[in-house]
Amino acid sequence: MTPAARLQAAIEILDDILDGDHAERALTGWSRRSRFAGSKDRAAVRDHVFSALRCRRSHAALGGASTGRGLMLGALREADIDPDTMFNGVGYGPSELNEEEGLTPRAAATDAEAVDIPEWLWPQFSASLGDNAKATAEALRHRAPVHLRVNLLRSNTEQAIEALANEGVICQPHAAAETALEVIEGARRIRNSEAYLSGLVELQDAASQAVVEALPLRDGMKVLDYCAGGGGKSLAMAARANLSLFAHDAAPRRMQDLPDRAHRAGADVGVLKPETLSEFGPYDLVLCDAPCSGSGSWRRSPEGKWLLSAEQLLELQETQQNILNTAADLVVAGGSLAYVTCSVLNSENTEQLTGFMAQSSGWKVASEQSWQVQNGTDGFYCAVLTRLAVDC
Ligand SMILES: C[S@@+](CC[C@H](N)C(=O)[O-])C[C@H]1O[C@@H](n2cnc3c(N)ncnc32)[C@H](O)[C@@H]1O
Repeated sequence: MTPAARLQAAIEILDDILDGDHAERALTGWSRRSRFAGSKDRAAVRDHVFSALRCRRSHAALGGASTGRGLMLGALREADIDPDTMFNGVGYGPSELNEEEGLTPRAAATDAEAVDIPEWLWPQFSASLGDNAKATAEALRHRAPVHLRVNLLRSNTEQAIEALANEGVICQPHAAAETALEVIEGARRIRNSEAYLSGLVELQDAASQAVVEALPLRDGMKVLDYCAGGGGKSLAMAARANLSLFAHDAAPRRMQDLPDRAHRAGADVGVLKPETLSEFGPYDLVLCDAPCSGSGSWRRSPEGKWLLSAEQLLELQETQQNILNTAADLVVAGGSLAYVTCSVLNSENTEQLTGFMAQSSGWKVASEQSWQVQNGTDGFYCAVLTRLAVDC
């Protein structure tokens, strides 16, 4: 496919997404219909689509319309590429610009539009991040780096780097966590590499790994991953200490791949049904990696940025409070409760901690940390609370 034909494919896929289709489904649908497209074409089209979704507001302003054409036109203008070199109807590319599209683009009307944050969220976003608000929003406009976690049950950093390099995946250690690697070259080879398939490494953001390093894990502890999802943090915990480890999720289906992933990683994780939680408890540590806005990982899932509403954010906060209250009851006296989100918003982070501490007795804050997107990881928050041995 020519570069212009890839652009036209992205325009059509974006139009489907703007009409309500899910990004992955729209991309898969196009791939199925486009047998002529090679792997490089598919990767390039995917990059166009995800980049447009990350910069949806600012590119629509630059392109004069919130349509596939408008977004891709805005992308070219931001990259200082003359649109006529692509929008010329040659080689299955987009048709020529009409008169309106050819007009000088308008400047962003607000700060939020310029940095691609929904208008309703900007006051809260900027209050949460203070002087870092624009840098964070700007970082969220760009593609996320690819990070791997070295599985200490199977390997160490040096061995993993060497094994990956032998398969064309070039990595370097990432400062955020002892186990974290940043992929410099060959990211598309990871999933088929022997190093990945044999469990030497897992795909996991460096801050997600750093969160697990911040947990007070020791050999012999009984640990519950209360919001386990696909089990990324369960597996990272299993590699840090010899634990009696259990995973739970309100949507058990999300944990369906966990037994296979655990087997590949050489980890032992018991998957629990909600009704058996207290039967296996109390636990020395309960990790609540709570459902949240995902604002710290909008580089990876840019659709979430535009789908989130004020009402949904309030609902999420209520769920977070309920999770904290329920999970707290499962912690043994002297044990720990860890509250984690991949959000950068105070309403989901510090304010949840303050709210919990104000209405609960017998807890003390052992640590509170956050990781910032502009420092090269996803945005994460982690508070670890200790249950005092005697309520006071
Ligand atoms: C941020 S994701 C977890 C990601 C996972 N820990 C990982 O590292 O891959 C949050 C999870 O919380 C689950 N969840 C939502 N509401 C819940 C609740 N009330 N109790 C327990 N889990 C819940 C969701 O199904 C989702 O899988």
